[in-house]
Amino acid sequence: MNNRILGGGLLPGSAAVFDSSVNQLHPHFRSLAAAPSTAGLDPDHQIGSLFAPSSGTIATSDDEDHFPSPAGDENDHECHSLPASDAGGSNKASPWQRMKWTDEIVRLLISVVAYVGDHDDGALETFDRSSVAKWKYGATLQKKGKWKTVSKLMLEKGCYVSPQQCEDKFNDLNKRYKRLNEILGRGTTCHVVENPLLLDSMHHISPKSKDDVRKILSSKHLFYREMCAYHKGQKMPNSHDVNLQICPVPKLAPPSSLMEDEEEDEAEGNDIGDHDEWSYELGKKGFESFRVEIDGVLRDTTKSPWEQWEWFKRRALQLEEERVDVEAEALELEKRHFKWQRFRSKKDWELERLRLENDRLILENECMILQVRQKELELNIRWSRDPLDSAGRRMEGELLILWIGSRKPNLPSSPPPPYRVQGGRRSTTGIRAQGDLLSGGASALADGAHLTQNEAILCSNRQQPSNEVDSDENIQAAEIDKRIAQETKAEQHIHKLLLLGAGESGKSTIFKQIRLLFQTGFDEAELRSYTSVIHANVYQTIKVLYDGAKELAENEPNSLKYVVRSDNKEIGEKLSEIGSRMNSPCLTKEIAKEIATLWNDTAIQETYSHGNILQVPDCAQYFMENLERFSEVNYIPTKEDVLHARVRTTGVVEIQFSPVGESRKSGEVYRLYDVGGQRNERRKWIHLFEGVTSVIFCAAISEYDQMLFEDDTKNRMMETKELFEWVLKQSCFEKSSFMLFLNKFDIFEKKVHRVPLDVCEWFKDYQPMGSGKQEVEHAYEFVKKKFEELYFQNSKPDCVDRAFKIYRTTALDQKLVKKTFKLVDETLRRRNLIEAGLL
Ligand SMILES: Nc1nc2c(ncn2[C@@H]2O[C@H](COP(=O)(O)OP(=O)(O)OP(=O)(O)O)[C@@H](O)[C@H]2O)c(=O)[nH]1
Ligand SMILES: [Mg+2]
Repeated sequence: MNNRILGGGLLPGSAAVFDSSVNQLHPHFRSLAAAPSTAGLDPDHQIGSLFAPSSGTIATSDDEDHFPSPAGDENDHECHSLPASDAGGSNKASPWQRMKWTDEIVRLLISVVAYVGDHDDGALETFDRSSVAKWKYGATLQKKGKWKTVSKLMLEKGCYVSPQQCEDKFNDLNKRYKRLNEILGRGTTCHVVENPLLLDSMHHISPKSKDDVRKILSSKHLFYREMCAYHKGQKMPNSHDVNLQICPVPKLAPPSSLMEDEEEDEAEGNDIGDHDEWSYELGKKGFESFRVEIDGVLRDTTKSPWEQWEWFKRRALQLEEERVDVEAEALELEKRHFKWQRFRSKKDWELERLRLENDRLILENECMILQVRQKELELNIRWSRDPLDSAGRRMEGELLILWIGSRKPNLPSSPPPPYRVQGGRRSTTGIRAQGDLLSGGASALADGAHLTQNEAILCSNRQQPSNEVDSDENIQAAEIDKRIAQETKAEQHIHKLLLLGAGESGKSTIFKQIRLLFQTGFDEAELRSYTSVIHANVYQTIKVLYDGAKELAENEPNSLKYVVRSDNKEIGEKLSEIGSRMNSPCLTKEIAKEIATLWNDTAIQETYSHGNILQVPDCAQYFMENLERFSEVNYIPTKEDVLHARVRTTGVVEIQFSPVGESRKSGEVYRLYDVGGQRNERRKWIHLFEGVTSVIFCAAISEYDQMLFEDDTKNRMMETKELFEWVLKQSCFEKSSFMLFLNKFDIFEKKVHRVPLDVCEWFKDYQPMGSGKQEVEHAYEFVKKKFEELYFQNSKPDCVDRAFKIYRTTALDQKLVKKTFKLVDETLRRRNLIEAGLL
């Protein structure tokens, strides 16, 4: 082993390192350096003597690939020794000789750099060390000083390398080390260094990066383990220099790096912890050696008292310098502490900002929810005000029930006003009662809607802050609940009757009869409001017949009989056009005459006899027979006219009545609900299914040969059958009585003579019997039996004892309807008594 190179001892005159620069080194190194000196020598001279060339230096370069040197000046990869002739430094050429970077020298370099750390030894030479301010002179000077010190120490170990060479070489090593860690990660790199073949199995690393790694691994001077030890502040592996084996002076990271590299900060944080322990140990050792050193000097008989005094003086100065160093270090730590605090407060501020941003998003979200709620309320209110859409048609919408969530609106507790068909009025239960409208736009029902108190409150709530709205809503809700409870109690005795059935089965006609029979009936204004409805019915009837005749004339084999007389065709076209208008004109005498002329056309009469395949209204005959009266200038519809008028029901209409009389004391009180029976209206029924005393199911038995208005491929009787089955299966009606009205018997009794029952699929097994009245009775009983069977087939065993009655009805026949309702009333009262255990 080459002692000179490996620092087995100091070079001659090395005691002169007992100069100020070396004194900035770690105490251990100082003790190493503080060998017996040749006192009184000129320090400069001594330093100069240190640069004396070593006979053992090698002037060859063997370094291979490297990272570019930032300076690019001196021989980057070779050590140089100082030529003897230039020892005095007079030669302007490079004072360093070329020297090979052997493994030992590189290890020594790493050990020395680790040992020196980032101390600003060289730089401190340039200014007053006691000045803390100057300590902050700058990173460059600090760096320069560091490399000077490293160079000097290398020199003392027999390696003549310039500060720049040391810096470049070390930077090369450091860059390789960092690049490897960057690509492979700290934990993995050491394994790959040990076994480079591992790299092949690392599929997550790109081929280019793998190439880089291989290149670095193949470099002669990687010294990964040593660099690891350097970075971790551990003992230098393979270092035989006991003085350099110990941990390096803790590094003080450049302040600028503090916030740039948090990982470094963390590492440094750990270093600091280790360093405290380490410096305590070193401090103890240093103190011991210092005492030994003092004892040695005092006991040294070769030293004169003056020399001893000089020694103490110098030592005092050293200690002073050390103190300044420590103070500087403390200040640096303080600085880092402030920086850390600044960093932390910045992060705190960022967190606060994020928190505020989060709060803002929550508020925005709440705001959007409130806006949606507001729109919802606006829509509800608009809907309640105007059930007609912009085209003037009634919207086929939901029930006009103004519920807020599950709450009922403000409900009047006083007895309800009598129901009036004209105008959609709020009923006692808050359901907006809608009169019927023709699609032709007899919009007599659009009344100026009055907002309930509740709605008004809802409107005004829009201007209030949300918490006020909430509390108002809560008060309102409580009030509503209270009223509902009161009303429920007050209405316990009221029986709920539900009119159900397919379209045109006669529900509304029954409903009208109830008004006529058990209420005040229609006043003049209401009767007048039916004028436009009846006129529209007339136009529609003649249009259906004329258009039907044309169609039959085109498609039927015996088509001539459907061909309208040529002089009636113009009238027919005109009336057909009027009939298709949304707003048909008032029926004048002139038009009525034309209609009568067309009606009497044999082709139209022939078509009327085939009305079952067209959608000819049941009351066509009635309308045509009363044309003259309808067209009078002061025409006021009669009760019969109103009963015959056809208006498709949309929504729900209700009425409260007592069959015996208007006094509640004289009989049961019923609340009757009429609904739309066409397919698109049925989805609204479900809202009314709760607490129904009795379902009155209307089935138009005359319709067994007709097709649905909504679907001309579906037989009306089959539709009724399926609908009745569905209603029977509803669990809500398990306890409800069923009153089946086999309606339109007047049409049925005429039809059965002409049209056999078995045209309907359901009645396929009908066997006609007798003639005249007997035939009718037989047919009726057959139909009735069919419905009975259907009832029992679709009632659960525990429901079969619910009241079920079948009534033969003609809704236009007032006496019959009255009689029927008395029977219904009796049945239901009896049922009540049975349920109450009184019968
Ligand atoms: N001849 C005759 N016509 C009836 C009878 N019952 C109802 N009508 C007529 O049949 C047509 C339809 O009757 P509506 O009471 O409107 O039928 P609806 O069941 O209310 O129909 P939707 O409202 O569509 O469900 C009207 O023109 C009534 O005059 C009846 O027993 N005999
Ligand atoms: Mg109706």
